[in-house]
Amino acid sequence: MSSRSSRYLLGAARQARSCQSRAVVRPYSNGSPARASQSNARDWSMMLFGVSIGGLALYLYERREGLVPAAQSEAAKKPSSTIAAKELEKHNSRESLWVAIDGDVYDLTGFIDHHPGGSQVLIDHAGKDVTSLFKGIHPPGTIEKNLERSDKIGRLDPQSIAISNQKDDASAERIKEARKKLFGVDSIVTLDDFEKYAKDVLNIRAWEYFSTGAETETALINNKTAYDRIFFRPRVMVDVTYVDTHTQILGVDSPIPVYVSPTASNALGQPLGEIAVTRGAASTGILQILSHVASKSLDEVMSEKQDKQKVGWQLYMNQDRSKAEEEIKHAVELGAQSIWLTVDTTVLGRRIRQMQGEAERNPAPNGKPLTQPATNILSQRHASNLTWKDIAWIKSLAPGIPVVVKGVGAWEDVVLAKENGADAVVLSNHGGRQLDFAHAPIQTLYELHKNSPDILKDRSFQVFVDGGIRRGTDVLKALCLGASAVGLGRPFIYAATGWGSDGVEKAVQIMRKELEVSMRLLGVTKLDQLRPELLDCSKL
Ligand SMILES: Cc1cc2nc3c(=O)[nH]c(=O)nc-3n(C[C@H](O)[C@H](O)[C@H](O)COP(=O)(O)O)c2cc1C
Repeated sequence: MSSRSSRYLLGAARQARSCQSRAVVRPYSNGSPARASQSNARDWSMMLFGVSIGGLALYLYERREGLVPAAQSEAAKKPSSTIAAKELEKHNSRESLWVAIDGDVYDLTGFIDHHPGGSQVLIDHAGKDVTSLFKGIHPPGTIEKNLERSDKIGRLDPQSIAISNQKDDASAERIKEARKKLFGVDSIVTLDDFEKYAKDVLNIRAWEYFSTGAETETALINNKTAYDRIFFRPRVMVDVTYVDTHTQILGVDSPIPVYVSPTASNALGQPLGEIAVTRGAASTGILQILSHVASKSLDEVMSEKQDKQKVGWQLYMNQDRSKAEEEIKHAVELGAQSIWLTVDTTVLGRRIRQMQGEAERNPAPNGKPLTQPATNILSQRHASNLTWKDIAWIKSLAPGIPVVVKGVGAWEDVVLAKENGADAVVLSNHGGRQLDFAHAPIQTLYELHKNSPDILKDRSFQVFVDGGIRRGTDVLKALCLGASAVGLGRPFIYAATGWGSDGVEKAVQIMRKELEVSMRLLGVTKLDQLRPELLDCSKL
Protein backbone atom coordinates (compact mmCIF):
# COMPACT_ATOMS: atom_id res chain seq x y z
CA MET A 1 0.00 0.00 0.00
CA SER A 2 1.27 3.45 -0.84
CA SER A 3 2.14 5.85 1.93
CA ARG A 4 -0.59 8.03 0.51
CA SER A 5 -3.13 5.32 1.18
CA SER A 6 -1.80 4.76 4.68
CA ARG A 7 -2.13 8.42 5.44
CA TYR A 8 -5.62 8.37 4.08
CA LEU A 9 -6.56 5.45 6.24
CA LEU A 10 -5.35 6.96 9.44
CA GLY A 11 -7.08 10.21 8.58
CA ALA A 12 -10.23 8.29 7.85
CA ALA A 13 -9.92 6.45 11.13
CA ARG A 14 -9.72 9.68 13.03
CA GLN A 15 -12.63 11.15 11.20
CA ALA A 16 -14.75 8.10 11.83
CA ARG A 17 -13.77 8.22 15.46
CA SER A 18 -15.00 11.79 15.65
CA CYS A 19 -18.38 10.55 14.41
CA GLN A 20 -18.39 8.06 17.27
CA SER A 21 -18.49 5.32 14.71
CA ARG A 22 -16.64 2.06 14.78
CA ALA A 23 -17.10 0.69 11.34
CA VAL A 24 -14.88 0.63 8.30
CA VAL A 25 -14.53 4.00 6.64
CA ARG A 26 -13.24 3.50 3.12
CA PRO A 27 -12.67 0.96 0.41
CA TYR A 28 -9.86 -1.18 1.57
CA SER A 29 -7.55 -3.54 -0.09
CA ASN A 30 -8.26 -6.60 1.91
CA GLY A 31 -11.55 -7.62 0.50
CA SER A 32 -13.34 -7.65 3.81
CA PRO A 33 -17.04 -7.09 3.69
CA ALA A 34 -18.90 -5.39 6.48
CA ARG A 35 -20.60 -7.35 9.15
CA ALA A 36 -22.03 -10.38 7.51
CA SER A 37 -25.31 -11.82 8.61
CA GLN A 38 -25.13 -14.40 11.30
CA SER A 39 -26.72 -16.93 9.06
CA ASN A 40 -24.12 -16.12 6.45
CA ALA A 41 -21.19 -16.09 8.75
CA ARG A 42 -19.53 -18.97 7.04
CA ASP A 43 -20.46 -17.55 3.72
CA TRP A 44 -18.00 -14.84 4.46
CA SER A 45 -15.33 -17.10 5.72
CA MET A 46 -13.22 -16.32 2.67
CA MET A 47 -13.22 -12.84 4.01
CA LEU A 48 -12.52 -13.98 7.50
CA PHE A 49 -9.89 -11.95 9.07
CA GLY A 50 -10.62 -9.66 6.24
CA VAL A 51 -9.30 -7.38 8.87
CA SER A 52 -9.89 -4.39 6.68
CA ILE A 53 -7.15 -1.89 6.59
CA GLY A 54 -9.61 0.88 7.36
CA GLY A 55 -11.11 -1.13 10.18
CA LEU A 56 -7.70 -1.89 11.57
CA ALA A 57 -6.58 1.69 11.35
CA LEU A 58 -9.63 2.71 13.30
CA TYR A 59 -9.17 -0.08 15.79
CA LEU A 60 -5.57 0.87 16.37
CA TYR A 61 -6.51 4.46 16.83
CA GLU A 62 -9.14 3.52 19.38
CA ARG A 63 -6.75 1.21 21.15
CA ARG A 64 -4.25 4.01 21.44
CA GLU A 65 -6.98 6.29 22.75
CA GLY A 66 -7.96 3.67 25.29
CA LEU A 67 -11.43 3.31 23.76
CA VAL A 68 -11.12 -0.41 23.18
CA PRO A 69 -10.02 -2.73 25.96
CA ALA A 70 -6.47 -3.89 25.54
CA ALA A 71 -5.79 -7.62 25.58
CA GLN A 72 -6.21 -8.90 29.11
CA SER A 73 -4.04 -11.97 28.92
CA GLU A 74 -0.71 -12.51 30.58
CA ALA A 75 0.71 -13.24 27.18
CA ALA A 76 -0.43 -9.84 26.00
CA LYS A 77 1.82 -8.24 28.48
CA LYS A 78 4.76 -10.25 27.20
CA PRO A 79 4.83 -9.89 23.44
CA SER A 80 7.78 -12.21 23.20
CA SER A 81 5.86 -15.14 24.77
CA THR A 82 5.85 -18.49 23.14
CA ILE A 83 2.31 -19.76 23.01
CA ALA A 84 1.48 -23.42 22.69
CA ALA A 85 -1.31 -24.53 20.35
CA LYS A 86 -3.21 -25.82 23.38
CA GLU A 87 -3.15 -22.35 24.89
CA LEU A 88 -4.25 -20.78 21.61
CA GLU A 89 -7.15 -23.22 21.39
CA LYS A 90 -8.49 -22.13 24.78
CA HIS A 91 -9.08 -18.60 23.52
CA ASN A 92 -11.90 -19.59 21.28
CA SER A 93 -14.75 -17.40 22.42
CA ARG A 94 -16.08 -13.89 22.38
CA GLU A 95 -14.66 -13.43 25.87
CA SER A 96 -11.14 -14.21 24.75
CA LEU A 97 -10.38 -14.55 21.07
CA TRP A 98 -6.96 -15.35 19.70
CA VAL A 99 -5.83 -16.41 16.27
CA ALA A 100 -2.47 -17.31 14.79
CA ILE A 101 -1.26 -16.06 11.44
CA ASP A 102 2.15 -17.02 10.14
CA GLY A 103 3.27 -18.13 13.58
CA ASP A 104 2.25 -14.88 15.28
CA VAL A 105 -0.58 -14.94 17.78
CA TYR A 106 -3.00 -12.03 17.87
CA ASP A 107 -5.55 -11.23 20.55
CA LEU A 108 -8.64 -9.93 18.73
CA THR A 109 -10.94 -9.86 21.76
CA GLY A 110 -11.35 -6.11 21.69
CA PHE A 111 -11.79 -6.12 17.93
CA ILE A 112 -14.66 -8.60 17.66
CA ASP A 113 -17.47 -6.08 17.43
CA HIS A 114 -15.51 -3.79 15.18
CA HIS A 115 -14.63 -6.36 12.56
CA PRO A 116 -16.19 -5.13 9.30
CA GLY A 117 -16.76 -8.71 8.24
CA GLY A 118 -18.86 -9.34 11.34
CA SER A 119 -18.07 -10.89 14.66
CA GLN A 120 -19.25 -14.39 13.90
CA VAL A 121 -16.56 -15.19 11.39
CA LEU A 122 -13.96 -14.31 13.98
CA ILE A 123 -15.72 -16.41 16.62
CA ASP A 124 -15.97 -19.36 14.21
CA HIS A 125 -12.22 -19.38 13.75
CA ALA A 126 -11.21 -18.32 17.23
CA GLY A 127 -8.35 -20.23 18.80
CA LYS A 128 -7.07 -21.44 15.44
CA ASP A 129 -4.19 -21.03 13.10
CA VAL A 130 -5.81 -19.26 10.17
CA THR A 131 -2.69 -18.67 8.13
CA SER A 132 -3.78 -20.25 4.88
CA LEU A 133 -7.23 -18.70 4.99
CA PHE A 134 -5.82 -15.28 5.74
CA LYS A 135 -3.12 -15.50 3.11
CA GLY A 136 -5.59 -16.61 0.48
CA ILE A 137 -7.19 -13.21 0.68
CA HIS A 138 -4.49 -10.77 1.64
CA PRO A 139 -1.35 -9.82 -0.18
CA PRO A 140 1.91 -10.50 1.66
CA GLY A 141 2.76 -7.81 4.16
CA THR A 142 -0.80 -6.74 4.96
CA ILE A 143 -0.48 -7.30 8.69
CA GLU A 144 3.03 -5.96 8.97
CA LYS A 145 2.00 -2.81 7.20
CA ASN A 146 -1.16 -2.25 9.18
CA LEU A 147 -0.74 -3.63 12.67
CA GLU A 148 1.51 -2.36 15.36
CA ARG A 149 3.97 -4.69 16.99
CA SER A 150 2.13 -4.49 20.28
CA ASP A 151 -0.86 -6.21 18.70
CA LYS A 152 1.05 -9.44 18.54
CA ILE A 153 0.81 -11.19 21.85
CA GLY A 154 3.38 -13.85 21.12
CA ARG A 155 4.69 -16.55 18.82
CA LEU A 156 3.09 -19.91 18.34
CA ASP A 157 5.58 -22.47 19.48
CA PRO A 158 7.37 -24.04 16.51
CA GLN A 159 6.11 -27.55 17.18
CA SER A 160 2.51 -26.32 17.08
CA ILE A 161 3.14 -24.51 13.82
CA ALA A 162 4.47 -27.68 12.27
CA ILE A 163 1.35 -29.60 13.31
CA SER A 164 -1.09 -26.98 12.14
CA ASN A 165 0.76 -26.59 8.85
CA GLN A 166 0.42 -30.23 7.95
CA LYS A 167 -3.07 -29.85 6.55
CA ASP A 168 -2.10 -26.76 4.55
CA ASP A 169 1.03 -28.44 3.26
CA ALA A 170 -1.01 -31.32 1.85
CA SER A 171 -3.24 -28.92 -0.02
CA ALA A 172 -0.27 -26.79 -1.14
CA GLU A 173 1.49 -29.92 -2.41
CA ARG A 174 -1.56 -31.00 -4.40
CA ILE A 175 -1.84 -27.52 -5.93
CA LYS A 176 1.88 -27.43 -6.73
CA GLU A 177 1.60 -30.72 -8.57
CA ALA A 178 -1.52 -29.60 -10.41
CA ARG A 179 0.22 -26.39 -11.47
CA LYS A 180 3.09 -28.40 -12.92
CA LYS A 181 0.62 -30.29 -15.06
CA LEU A 182 -1.26 -27.22 -16.20
CA PHE A 183 -1.32 -26.78 -19.98
CA GLY A 184 0.13 -23.74 -21.65
CA VAL A 185 -2.54 -21.11 -22.12
CA ASP A 186 -2.54 -21.66 -25.89
CA SER A 187 -4.15 -25.04 -25.30
CA ILE A 188 -7.26 -23.37 -23.92
CA VAL A 189 -10.05 -23.51 -26.48
CA THR A 190 -13.17 -22.26 -24.68
CA LEU A 191 -13.86 -20.20 -21.58
CA ASP A 192 -15.25 -23.30 -19.88
CA ASP A 193 -11.79 -24.86 -20.16
CA PHE A 194 -10.46 -22.18 -17.81
CA GLU A 195 -12.91 -23.31 -15.17
CA LYS A 196 -12.12 -26.98 -15.65
CA TYR A 197 -8.40 -26.50 -15.13
CA ALA A 198 -8.58 -23.71 -12.54
CA LYS A 199 -10.48 -26.05 -10.24
CA ASP A 200 -7.39 -28.26 -9.93
CA VAL A 201 -5.12 -25.43 -8.88
CA LEU A 202 -7.44 -23.85 -6.34
CA ASN A 203 -7.70 -24.82 -2.72
CA ILE A 204 -11.11 -26.11 -1.78
CA ARG A 205 -12.19 -22.95 0.03
CA ALA A 206 -11.35 -20.76 -2.94
CA TRP A 207 -13.10 -23.12 -5.33
CA GLU A 208 -16.24 -23.10 -3.20
CA TYR A 209 -16.14 -19.35 -2.86
CA PHE A 210 -15.80 -18.69 -6.58
CA SER A 211 -18.09 -21.34 -7.94
CA THR A 212 -20.96 -21.41 -5.50
CA GLY A 213 -24.47 -20.09 -6.05
CA ALA A 214 -27.21 -19.36 -3.52
CA GLU A 215 -29.47 -21.98 -1.93
CA THR A 216 -30.36 -24.68 -4.51
CA GLU A 217 -28.16 -23.04 -7.17
CA THR A 218 -31.10 -22.98 -9.56
CA ALA A 219 -30.47 -19.36 -10.53
CA LEU A 220 -26.78 -20.12 -11.03
CA ILE A 221 -27.51 -23.00 -13.38
CA ASN A 222 -30.40 -21.30 -15.14
CA ASN A 223 -28.25 -18.26 -15.94
CA LYS A 224 -26.34 -20.49 -18.32
CA THR A 225 -29.04 -22.80 -19.57
CA ALA A 226 -31.38 -19.92 -20.42
CA TYR A 227 -29.01 -19.10 -23.29
CA ASP A 228 -29.41 -22.67 -24.54
CA ARG A 229 -33.13 -22.04 -25.01
CA ILE A 230 -32.58 -19.25 -27.51
CA PHE A 231 -31.92 -20.13 -31.15
CA PHE A 232 -30.73 -18.18 -34.16
CA ARG A 233 -32.51 -17.39 -37.41
CA PRO A 234 -29.40 -16.72 -39.51
CA ARG A 235 -29.48 -14.70 -42.73
CA VAL A 236 -27.42 -15.77 -45.72
CA MET A 237 -26.05 -14.23 -48.90
CA VAL A 238 -24.55 -11.31 -46.99
CA ASP A 239 -20.95 -10.28 -47.67
CA VAL A 240 -19.25 -11.06 -44.36
CA THR A 241 -15.65 -10.79 -45.51
CA TYR A 242 -15.01 -8.11 -42.90
CA VAL A 243 -16.60 -8.13 -39.47
CA ASP A 244 -16.14 -5.57 -36.74
CA THR A 245 -16.63 -6.44 -33.06
CA HIS A 246 -15.69 -3.01 -31.69
CA THR A 247 -18.06 -0.99 -29.55
CA GLN A 248 -18.20 1.62 -26.83
CA ILE A 249 -19.00 0.86 -23.20
CA LEU A 250 -19.94 4.01 -21.27
CA GLY A 251 -17.95 6.03 -23.78
CA VAL A 252 -14.87 3.78 -23.58
CA ASP A 253 -13.72 2.03 -26.77
CA SER A 254 -13.72 -1.73 -26.45
CA PRO A 255 -12.54 -4.34 -28.95
CA ILE A 256 -15.47 -6.59 -28.04
CA PRO A 257 -18.82 -5.96 -26.32
CA VAL A 258 -17.52 -7.56 -23.13
CA TYR A 259 -16.20 -6.11 -19.86
CA VAL A 260 -14.84 -7.63 -16.66
CA SER A 261 -17.57 -7.82 -14.01
CA PRO A 262 -16.46 -6.95 -10.49
CA THR A 263 -15.59 -9.97 -8.39
CA ALA A 264 -14.22 -10.02 -4.84
CA SER A 265 -11.12 -11.69 -3.43
CA ASN A 266 -9.36 -12.65 -6.65
CA ALA A 267 -6.16 -13.24 -4.68
CA LEU A 268 -7.65 -16.50 -3.48
CA GLY A 269 -6.86 -17.75 -6.98
CA GLN A 270 -3.45 -16.24 -7.57
CA PRO A 271 -1.24 -13.83 -5.66
CA LEU A 272 -1.58 -10.86 -8.03
CA GLY A 273 -5.32 -10.89 -7.52
CA GLU A 274 -7.17 -8.28 -9.56
CA ILE A 275 -3.89 -6.80 -10.79
CA ALA A 276 -3.55 -9.77 -13.16
CA VAL A 277 -6.88 -8.73 -14.66
CA THR A 278 -5.77 -5.10 -14.86
CA ARG A 279 -2.73 -6.18 -16.89
CA GLY A 280 -4.73 -8.44 -19.17
CA ALA A 281 -7.32 -5.71 -19.64
CA ALA A 282 -4.55 -3.25 -20.55
CA SER A 283 -3.09 -5.43 -23.26
CA THR A 284 -6.46 -6.27 -24.79
CA GLY A 285 -8.23 -2.93 -24.29
CA ILE A 286 -11.22 -4.18 -22.37
CA LEU A 287 -12.82 -2.41 -19.43
CA GLN A 288 -12.27 -3.76 -15.93
CA ILE A 289 -14.72 -3.01 -13.14
CA LEU A 290 -12.98 -3.41 -9.81
CA SER A 291 -14.98 -4.85 -6.92
CA HIS A 292 -15.40 -2.71 -3.82
CA VAL A 293 -14.17 -5.69 -1.83
CA ALA A 294 -11.38 -6.76 -4.15
CA SER A 295 -8.14 -8.20 -2.81
CA LYS A 296 -6.38 -5.22 -4.32
CA SER A 297 -7.44 -1.68 -3.54
CA LEU A 298 -8.51 0.82 -6.16
CA ASP A 299 -5.36 2.76 -5.21
CA GLU A 300 -3.19 -0.23 -6.16
CA VAL A 301 -5.05 -0.93 -9.37
CA MET A 302 -4.98 2.70 -10.45
CA SER A 303 -1.25 2.90 -9.92
CA GLU A 304 -0.79 -0.35 -11.88
CA LYS A 305 -2.97 0.47 -14.88
CA GLN A 306 -1.64 1.89 -18.13
CA ASP A 307 -1.89 5.66 -18.68
CA LYS A 308 -4.90 5.63 -20.94
CA GLN A 309 -6.51 2.55 -19.49
CA LYS A 310 -9.88 3.07 -17.85
CA VAL A 311 -11.06 1.25 -14.75
CA GLY A 312 -14.59 1.35 -13.37
CA TRP A 313 -15.30 0.95 -9.68
CA GLN A 314 -18.09 -1.06 -8.10
CA LEU A 315 -19.72 0.32 -4.97
CA TYR A 316 -21.42 -1.48 -2.13
CA MET A 317 -23.27 1.37 -0.48
CA ASN A 318 -22.48 1.69 3.18
CA GLN A 319 -25.46 1.86 5.49
CA ASP A 320 -23.83 4.95 6.92
CA ARG A 321 -23.90 7.45 4.07
CA SER A 322 -21.12 9.57 5.55
CA LYS A 323 -18.81 6.61 5.06
CA ALA A 324 -20.18 5.94 1.60
CA GLU A 325 -19.57 9.57 0.73
CA GLU A 326 -15.97 9.30 1.75
CA GLU A 327 -15.53 6.15 -0.31
CA ILE A 328 -17.15 7.65 -3.40
CA LYS A 329 -15.09 10.82 -3.18
CA HIS A 330 -11.93 8.80 -2.85
CA ALA A 331 -12.79 6.73 -5.93
CA VAL A 332 -13.49 9.91 -7.89
CA GLU A 333 -10.20 11.38 -6.73
CA LEU A 334 -8.38 8.27 -7.93
CA GLY A 335 -9.96 8.59 -11.38
CA ALA A 336 -12.56 5.81 -11.44
CA GLN A 337 -14.07 5.91 -14.91
CA SER A 338 -17.55 4.90 -13.75
CA ILE A 339 -19.36 3.89 -10.56
CA TRP A 340 -21.31 0.63 -10.55
CA LEU A 341 -23.71 0.60 -7.63
CA THR A 342 -24.59 -2.97 -6.75
CA VAL A 343 -28.21 -3.12 -5.59
CA ASP A 344 -28.92 -6.84 -5.23
CA THR A 345 -27.10 -7.36 -1.92
CA THR A 346 -29.21 -5.72 0.79
CA VAL A 347 -28.42 -8.92 2.63
CA LEU A 348 -26.05 -11.66 1.56
CA GLY A 349 -27.45 -14.71 -0.20
CA ARG A 350 -27.06 -18.05 1.54
CA ARG A 351 -24.39 -19.97 -0.36
CA ILE A 352 -25.10 -23.37 1.04
CA ARG A 353 -22.37 -25.40 -0.64
CA GLN A 354 -19.75 -23.07 0.75
CA MET A 355 -21.37 -22.97 4.19
CA GLN A 356 -21.54 -26.76 4.36
CA GLY A 357 -17.95 -27.16 3.25
CA GLU A 358 -16.83 -24.70 5.88
CA ALA A 359 -18.93 -26.41 8.56
CA GLU A 360 -17.33 -29.75 7.73
CA ARG A 361 -13.85 -28.33 7.94
CA ASN A 362 -14.59 -26.27 11.01
CA PRO A 363 -17.25 -28.05 13.06
CA ALA A 364 -18.61 -26.04 15.94
CA PRO A 365 -17.61 -27.50 19.30
CA ASN A 366 -20.29 -29.26 21.30
CA GLY A 367 -22.31 -26.93 23.42
CA LYS A 368 -21.75 -23.90 21.24
CA PRO A 369 -25.09 -22.06 21.00
CA LEU A 370 -26.69 -22.40 17.59
CA THR A 371 -28.90 -19.36 17.82
CA GLN A 372 -27.13 -16.14 17.11
CA PRO A 373 -27.90 -12.55 17.93
CA ALA A 374 -30.04 -10.80 15.32
CA THR A 375 -27.75 -7.80 15.09
CA ASN A 376 -25.57 -9.46 12.51
CA ILE A 377 -28.31 -10.09 10.00
CA LEU A 378 -27.66 -6.90 8.14
CA SER A 379 -24.27 -5.72 7.22
CA GLN A 380 -22.88 -2.23 7.34
CA ARG A 381 -21.23 -2.75 3.99
CA HIS A 382 -24.43 -3.85 2.27
CA ALA A 383 -26.92 -1.11 2.91
CA SER A 384 -30.47 -2.25 3.50
CA ASN A 385 -31.73 1.30 3.10
CA LEU A 386 -30.94 1.90 -0.57
CA THR A 387 -33.54 3.82 -2.53
CA TRP A 388 -33.71 5.36 -6.00
CA LYS A 389 -32.83 8.71 -4.42
CA ASP A 390 -29.32 7.41 -3.87
CA ILE A 391 -28.60 7.64 -7.60
CA ALA A 392 -28.91 11.42 -7.66
CA TRP A 393 -26.90 11.59 -4.47
CA ILE A 394 -24.03 9.55 -5.97
CA LYS A 395 -24.14 11.67 -9.10
CA SER A 396 -23.86 14.82 -7.02
CA LEU A 397 -20.65 13.42 -5.47
CA ALA A 398 -19.27 12.20 -8.78
CA PRO A 399 -20.20 14.83 -11.36
CA GLY A 400 -19.66 13.75 -14.95
CA ILE A 401 -18.97 10.13 -14.00
CA PRO A 402 -21.42 7.53 -15.33
CA VAL A 403 -23.41 5.75 -12.63
CA VAL A 404 -24.52 2.21 -13.38
CA VAL A 405 -27.15 0.32 -11.37
CA LYS A 406 -25.94 -3.27 -11.13
CA GLY A 407 -28.23 -6.11 -10.15
CA VAL A 408 -31.58 -5.27 -11.77
CA GLY A 409 -33.89 -8.29 -12.02
CA ALA A 410 -37.17 -6.93 -13.42
CA TRP A 411 -37.78 -4.75 -16.47
CA GLU A 412 -39.85 -2.27 -14.43
CA ASP A 413 -36.74 -1.39 -12.43
CA VAL A 414 -34.85 -0.57 -15.61
CA VAL A 415 -37.47 2.06 -16.31
CA LEU A 416 -37.14 3.42 -12.77
CA ALA A 417 -33.33 3.44 -12.96
CA LYS A 418 -33.48 5.57 -16.10
CA GLU A 419 -36.12 7.90 -14.64
CA ASN A 420 -33.92 8.37 -11.58
CA GLY A 421 -30.90 9.44 -13.55
CA ALA A 422 -28.80 6.27 -13.89
CA ASP A 423 -26.62 6.18 -17.01
CA ALA A 424 -26.87 2.42 -17.41
CA VAL A 425 -28.06 -0.75 -15.73
CA VAL A 426 -26.75 -4.28 -15.45
CA LEU A 427 -29.42 -6.96 -15.64
CA SER A 428 -27.87 -9.38 -13.19
CA ASN A 429 -28.61 -11.77 -10.34
CA HIS A 430 -25.04 -11.58 -9.06
CA GLY A 431 -24.04 -14.72 -10.89
CA GLY A 432 -26.75 -16.71 -9.06
CA ARG A 433 -25.19 -15.92 -5.67
CA GLN A 434 -27.96 -13.81 -4.18
CA LEU A 435 -31.68 -14.54 -4.67
CA ASP A 436 -32.10 -18.12 -5.79
CA PHE A 437 -34.74 -18.54 -8.51
CA ALA A 438 -34.22 -14.95 -9.62
CA HIS A 439 -34.82 -14.86 -13.36
CA ALA A 440 -31.87 -15.44 -15.64
CA PRO A 441 -30.74 -11.94 -16.71
CA ILE A 442 -31.25 -12.83 -20.39
CA GLN A 443 -34.91 -13.53 -19.54
CA THR A 444 -35.18 -10.11 -17.87
CA LEU A 445 -33.71 -8.60 -21.02
CA TYR A 446 -36.28 -10.41 -23.12
CA GLU A 447 -39.07 -9.02 -20.96
CA LEU A 448 -37.59 -5.53 -21.24
CA HIS A 449 -37.52 -5.92 -25.00
CA LYS A 450 -41.19 -6.96 -24.98
CA ASN A 451 -42.44 -4.33 -22.54
CA SER A 452 -40.26 -1.28 -23.00
CA PRO A 453 -38.41 -1.62 -26.30
CA ASP A 454 -37.77 2.13 -26.56
CA ILE A 455 -35.37 2.04 -23.63
CA LEU A 456 -33.22 -0.39 -25.57
CA LYS A 457 -33.12 1.91 -28.57
CA ASP A 458 -31.91 4.88 -26.54
CA ARG A 459 -28.14 4.63 -26.92
CA SER A 460 -27.54 7.29 -24.27
CA PHE A 461 -28.76 4.77 -21.69
CA GLN A 462 -26.94 1.45 -21.91
CA VAL A 463 -28.30 -1.87 -20.77
CA PHE A 464 -25.72 -4.50 -19.85
CA VAL A 465 -26.27 -8.14 -18.92
CA ASP A 466 -24.18 -10.57 -16.91
CA GLY A 467 -24.50 -14.10 -15.56
CA GLY A 468 -23.72 -17.40 -17.25
CA ILE A 469 -22.24 -15.87 -20.41
CA ARG A 470 -19.54 -18.20 -21.67
CA ARG A 471 -19.73 -18.23 -25.49
CA GLY A 472 -19.61 -15.71 -28.29
CA THR A 473 -23.09 -16.88 -29.25
CA ASP A 474 -24.37 -15.94 -25.76
CA VAL A 475 -23.05 -12.43 -26.29
CA LEU A 476 -24.70 -12.17 -29.70
CA LYS A 477 -28.03 -13.32 -28.28
CA ALA A 478 -27.91 -10.61 -25.62
CA LEU A 479 -27.00 -7.98 -28.20
CA CYS A 480 -29.76 -9.11 -30.56
CA LEU A 481 -32.21 -8.42 -27.72
CA GLY A 482 -30.83 -4.91 -27.28
CA ALA A 483 -28.02 -5.16 -24.71
CA SER A 484 -25.04 -2.87 -25.36
CA ALA A 485 -22.46 -5.17 -23.83
CA VAL A 486 -22.12 -8.05 -21.39
CA GLY A 487 -20.11 -8.70 -18.23
CA LEU A 488 -18.16 -11.84 -17.40
CA GLY A 489 -17.34 -12.70 -13.80
CA ARG A 490 -16.08 -16.22 -13.16
CA PRO A 491 -14.38 -16.77 -16.55
CA PHE A 492 -11.89 -13.98 -15.84
CA ILE A 493 -11.29 -15.22 -12.30
CA TYR A 494 -10.53 -18.72 -13.58
CA ALA A 495 -8.42 -17.46 -16.48
CA ALA A 496 -6.30 -15.38 -14.11
CA THR A 497 -6.14 -18.19 -11.54
CA GLY A 498 -4.40 -20.53 -13.94
CA TRP A 499 -2.50 -18.19 -16.21
CA GLY A 500 -2.49 -14.68 -14.70
CA SER A 501 -2.72 -11.84 -17.22
CA ASP A 502 -1.95 -14.25 -20.10
CA GLY A 503 -5.14 -16.08 -19.19
CA VAL A 504 -7.13 -12.86 -19.26
CA GLU A 505 -5.68 -12.02 -22.68
CA LYS A 506 -6.50 -15.46 -23.95
CA ALA A 507 -10.08 -15.22 -22.68
CA VAL A 508 -10.54 -12.02 -24.67
CA GLN A 509 -9.01 -13.60 -27.79
CA ILE A 510 -11.33 -16.59 -27.52
CA MET A 511 -14.38 -14.36 -27.15
CA ARG A 512 -13.31 -12.23 -30.08
CA LYS A 513 -12.75 -15.24 -32.31
CA GLU A 514 -16.08 -16.79 -31.34
CA LEU A 515 -17.84 -13.50 -31.99
CA GLU A 516 -16.26 -13.05 -35.43
CA VAL A 517 -17.08 -16.57 -36.56
CA SER A 518 -20.67 -16.50 -35.29
CA MET A 519 -21.33 -13.02 -36.68
CA ARG A 520 -20.29 -14.23 -40.13
CA LEU A 521 -22.48 -17.30 -39.85
CA LEU A 522 -25.36 -15.16 -38.64
CA GLY A 523 -24.98 -12.81 -41.59
CA VAL A 524 -23.94 -9.62 -39.79
CA THR A 525 -20.77 -7.57 -40.09
CA LYS A 526 -21.29 -4.98 -37.35
CA LEU A 527 -22.75 -5.17 -33.87
CA ASP A 528 -25.46 -2.64 -34.67
CA GLN A 529 -26.89 -5.08 -37.23
CA LEU A 530 -27.78 -7.50 -34.45
CA ARG A 531 -31.56 -7.43 -34.00
CA PRO A 532 -34.37 -9.42 -32.38
CA GLU A 533 -35.49 -10.88 -35.71
CA LEU A 534 -32.30 -12.94 -35.78
CA LEU A 535 -33.49 -14.89 -32.74
CA ASP A 536 -36.12 -17.48 -31.95
CA CYS A 537 -36.98 -16.97 -28.27
CA SER A 538 -40.09 -19.14 -28.29
CA LYS A 539 -38.47 -21.72 -25.97
CA LEU A 540 -37.18 -19.16 -23.47
C1 LIG B 1 -16.56 -14.99 -6.71
C2 LIG B 1 -17.47 -13.88 -7.08
C3 LIG B 1 -17.38 -12.67 -6.41
C4 LIG B 1 -18.21 -11.62 -6.77
N1 LIG B 1 -18.03 -10.42 -6.14
C5 LIG B 1 -18.80 -9.37 -6.51
C6 LIG B 1 -18.59 -8.09 -5.93
O1 LIG B 1 -17.72 -7.91 -5.10
N2 LIG B 1 -19.40 -7.09 -6.33
C7 LIG B 1 -20.39 -7.26 -7.27
O2 LIG B 1 -21.09 -6.31 -7.61
N3 LIG B 1 -20.58 -8.46 -7.85
C8 LIG B 1 -19.81 -9.50 -7.50
N4 LIG B 1 -19.98 -10.70 -8.11
C9 LIG B 1 -20.98 -10.82 -9.20
C10 LIG B 1 -20.34 -10.47 -10.56
O3 LIG B 1 -20.08 -9.12 -10.67
C11 LIG B 1 -21.25 -10.87 -11.71
O4 LIG B 1 -22.51 -10.32 -11.51
C12 LIG B 1 -21.35 -12.39 -11.89
O5 LIG B 1 -20.14 -13.01 -11.59
C13 LIG B 1 -21.74 -12.72 -13.32
O6 LIG B 1 -21.92 -14.08 -13.45
P1 LIG B 1 -20.81 -15.08 -14.05
O7 LIG B 1 -19.82 -15.32 -12.98
O8 LIG B 1 -21.61 -16.28 -14.40
O9 LIG B 1 -20.19 -14.41 -15.27
C14 LIG B 1 -19.17 -11.78 -7.78
C15 LIG B 1 -19.27 -13.00 -8.45
C16 LIG B 1 -18.43 -14.03 -8.11
C17 LIG B 1 -18.54 -15.32 -8.86
